[in-house]
Amino acid sequence: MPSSDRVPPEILDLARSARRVTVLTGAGMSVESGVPTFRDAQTGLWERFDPVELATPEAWEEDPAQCWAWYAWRASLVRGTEPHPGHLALAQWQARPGIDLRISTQNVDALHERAGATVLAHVHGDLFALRCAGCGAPADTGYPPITEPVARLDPPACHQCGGLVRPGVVWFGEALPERAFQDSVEAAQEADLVLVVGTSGLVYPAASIPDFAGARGVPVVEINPRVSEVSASADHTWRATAGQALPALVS
Ligand SMILES: CC(C)NC(=O)[C@H](Cc1c[nH]c2ccccc12)NC(=O)[C@H](CCCC/N=C(/NCCC(=O)O)S[C@H]1O[C@H](COP(=O)(O)OP(=O)(O)OC[C@H]2O[C@@H](n3cnc4c(N)ncnc43)[C@H](O)[C@@H]2O)[C@@H](O)[C@H]1O)NC(=O)OCc1ccccc1
Ligand SMILES: [Zn+2]
Repeated sequence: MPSSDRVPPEILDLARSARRVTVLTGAGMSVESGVPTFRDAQTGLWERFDPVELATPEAWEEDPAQCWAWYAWRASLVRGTEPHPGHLALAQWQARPGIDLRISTQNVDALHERAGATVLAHVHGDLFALRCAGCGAPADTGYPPITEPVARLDPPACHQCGGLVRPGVVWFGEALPERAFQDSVEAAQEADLVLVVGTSGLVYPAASIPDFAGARGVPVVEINPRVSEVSASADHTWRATAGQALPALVS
């Protein structure tokens, strides 16, 4: 059982005394569940696939079948994973009486929800929230189950207008869901403690959210086994994984 004695004492004090906690998570939060990050050496998705080719509106216009195939593969990969003790620890902490814990995630994998947590904001959208690229109507077609990446797969057609159904994620060059970003900034500003878990802090405007907390004097704690763009502005950094740190922090 991970014990709190491995938690840096100044971080344990902050966590114990906080009533309003805002947690910002990135791809590192889901690594221990088997979902690859984007930028980690060798294992990162962007090491193997070109984001410009696959995660932009232009790529979709250019070749929707290539994009759809890639997202269908990622959806199958994510469906084959389970939340890990870090996800469960956040859900447990959120359920504690007197605790107002808000989660804002850049992840599109729904693992926080599958761990029983309520997510305030999916700032980069949700892989499983499909919609028509034409009329915007929600689509319940789902993804075909595929195990290996395939080059191309035709997206399903929209029931309303016959347009192509696309993943509900935010592509590079697309605006973030308005409410999601604003709610995340407010949650960061109004917190007693902000935890930043498993993000490189390279993608904007999501990467600016911790700064809104810092500007209000809210303590920012980074949990990441490696140095990131967040490290310099964090008040405390804990070089640990999400799966190790969060259960110890919550126990
Ligand atoms: C790359 C970067 C330079 N580019 C951007 O930021 C761009 C452009 C830009 C805008 N403003 C800027 C300012 C400066 C520079 C550039 C920009 N931003 C945009 O395009 C945004 C939209 C960005 C959203 C892109 N979509 C994603 N995902 C969904 C899709 C999909 O999933 O396919 S971003 C994608 O990368 C994000 C960031 O990555 P991280 O989560 O941080 O993951 P990463 O792999 O980088 O790092 C993992 C970390 O985990 C750590 N780790 C590893 N293992 C563990 C472990 N076990 N435990 C804990 N931590 C761990 C590692 O050490 C590491 O630090 C992910 O969250 C993921 O969502 N849109 C927009 O600006 O629109 C404008 C606009 C405004 C109005 C109207 C019209 C347009
Ligand atoms: Zn449509």
